Amino acid sequence: MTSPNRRAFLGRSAAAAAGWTVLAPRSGKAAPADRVNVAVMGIRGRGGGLAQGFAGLPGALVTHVVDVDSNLFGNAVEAIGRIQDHEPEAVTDFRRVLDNPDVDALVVATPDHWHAPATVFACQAGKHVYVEKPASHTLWEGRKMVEAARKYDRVVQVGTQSRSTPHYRRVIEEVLPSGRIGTVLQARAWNSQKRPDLSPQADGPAPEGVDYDLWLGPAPERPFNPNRFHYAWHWMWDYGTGDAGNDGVHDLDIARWGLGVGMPTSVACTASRMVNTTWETPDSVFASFTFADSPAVLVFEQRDWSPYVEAGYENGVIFFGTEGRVEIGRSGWRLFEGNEPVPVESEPFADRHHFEDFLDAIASARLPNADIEQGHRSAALPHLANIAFRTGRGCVTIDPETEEVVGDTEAQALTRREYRVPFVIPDRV
Ligand SMILES: NC(=O)C1=CN([C@@H]2O[C@H](COP(=O)(O)OP(=O)(O)OC[C@H]3O[C@@H](n4cnc5c(N)ncnc54)[C@H](OP(=O)(O)O)[C@@H]3O)[C@@H](O)[C@H]2O)C=CC1
Ligand SMILES: O=C1CO[C@H](CO)[C@@H](O)[C@@H]1O
Repeated sequence: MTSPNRRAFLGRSAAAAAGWTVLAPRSGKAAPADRVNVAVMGIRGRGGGLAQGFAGLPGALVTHVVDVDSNLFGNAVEAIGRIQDHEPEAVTDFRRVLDNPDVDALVVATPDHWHAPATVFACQAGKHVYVEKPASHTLWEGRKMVEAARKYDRVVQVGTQSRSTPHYRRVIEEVLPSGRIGTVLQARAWNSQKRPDLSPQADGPAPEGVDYDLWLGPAPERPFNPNRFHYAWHWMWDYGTGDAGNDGVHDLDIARWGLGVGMPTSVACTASRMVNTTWETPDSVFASFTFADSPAVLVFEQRDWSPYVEAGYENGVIFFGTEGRVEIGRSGWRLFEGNEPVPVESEPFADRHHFEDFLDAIASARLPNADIEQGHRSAALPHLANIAFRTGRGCVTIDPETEEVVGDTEAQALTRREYRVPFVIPDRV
């Protein structure tokens, strides 16, 4: 990130040259030159919230909503129009917004198998990207995302919003480095949910109004089945990464951030389908990770059959130091010196900080709080635990420099996927 020239960084000169309409400023919105025009891709679940969040910020205008399901457009356009006093255009194929020089940034809230192709293609088209977690669907494509961000000098923020949340920043940037709990030697992250199993469903036609071919995108062609569609896709390897890659990656990212470590060197994983037997992905994961740059160990537990509360949080992290510990979750944090609790203060969790950080990173041509390099490394943790499960090895060793599995061709093969033409990420982005 080098360019201090905001207009050049946004690429608006190209817009003017091409004769595209630059939208007039709306009430409460910054002037066009100081505003980021955003297209949101995938608006059913998380994308709806992201679109409304960006629409509510003075520094952004949601110019497009993009979804393969045209049934979603009416309500989304109206809701966003009410928030920002400007109705976005609805588009089925995201490649149309990549062709539009008026669009500065793409927000990707699709299923995981689309994250990397959409991000790489968007960077190639000169767009900044906010991509939901997990950053990638495979280890290899995460590295391609980093390469694309750097080559095209684009801001790529991953949707691990804790990275912009004040109490997480305070603990990880001030409390842990201060030595108040001594040397941190272990982080234990957990994520517990009650997730329903699926009842078997026959293949059949995709719902009216859905472009199923575009939904599949880079994934293998196969008949439509409801158990591989809305939200259920999380538990199918062609599209999802299991709950470790879904909700668990938030806690894994916080743990890795707090330990200050990079790519892991080994992963030991015991995982299984204990209750949700129709899933392809595990509903129970116990994994431990070691790193080349620290003696500290990261331990992770995922349970999808009961929302247990531990240390006050369903999902959380404990940093264990030689002289105390910190327990942290979305609702707050606790500090213990030895075993003595020390009073601390916290602010409520809000996604807004992360959206604002993305806009500010674009404005000031700097790396965002959850830069794609960090998102890629954190996504590597569930990917490698999943590989240990899928191969039945229980343990995988990684070269942190090459990011390849050592001495195991079957495990290495699972670090990347075949892309269905034309949704192919090239070796050289
Ligand atoms: N950071 C956070 O706190 C959260 C992050 N997430 C992340 O957000 C992402 C989306 O999750 P979620 O909203 O629950 O999933 P959903 O399945 O509910 O929504 C995904 C949306 O993307 C659409 N879609 C699929 N392919 C395309 C495409 N090629 N172009 C445009 N739209 C497409 C889907 O279409 P259709 O309507 O036909 O299914 C759907 O509308 C996931 O990666 C998830 O991990 C989710 C929740 C919270
Ligand atoms: O990131 C996320 C936050 O919480 C949701 C509900 O458990 C998850 O599914 C989601 O992906």
